[in-house]
Amino acid sequence: MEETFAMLKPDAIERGLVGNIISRIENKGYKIIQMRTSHLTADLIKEHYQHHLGKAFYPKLEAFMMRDQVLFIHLSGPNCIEGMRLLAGATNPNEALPGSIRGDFAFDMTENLIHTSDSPETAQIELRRFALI
Ligand SMILES: Nc1ncnc2c1ncn2[C@@H]1O[C@H](COP(=O)(O)OP(=O)(O)OP(=O)(O)O)[C@@H](O)[C@H]1O
Repeated sequence: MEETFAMLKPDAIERGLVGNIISRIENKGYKIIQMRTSHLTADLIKEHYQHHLGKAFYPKLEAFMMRDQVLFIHLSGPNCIEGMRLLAGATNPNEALPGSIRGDFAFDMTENLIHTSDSPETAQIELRRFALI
């Protein structure tokens, strides 16, 4: 069974969308293995978003990710890596389709509610990075 990592970002917590998003994950049929809230450090954000380091929007992204708690989710299900990317919707919420989490609830490029791993290798790295395995 495939496993993946998801993280609900500070805007999901602040806007009270945690229950709604978790319901979507469960309604799809995926199984929650573990969840934990945490406050991200600047170092962890740097590691997680190393592909964006140095870009103009990085300071805004870092401040956003440290603004409030995040929720780590370890989950499993058939084809759940691709399935979670589809549930989340496009990175730019203005291009995310209605029915997806970002398409239904977000319009800001930075504050887009959820992160999900994009490959089996990344899922394992991220589950370890955030101490879920
Ligand atoms: N041009 C941008 N302006 C502002 N924020 C951005 C921009 N591009 C990406 N981000 C932020 O950085 C995060 C990571 O970007 P990435 O390109 O890895 O997209 P993603 O894989 O859809 O998102 P995530 O990694 O959060 O799942 C985005 O989710 C968003 O919060």
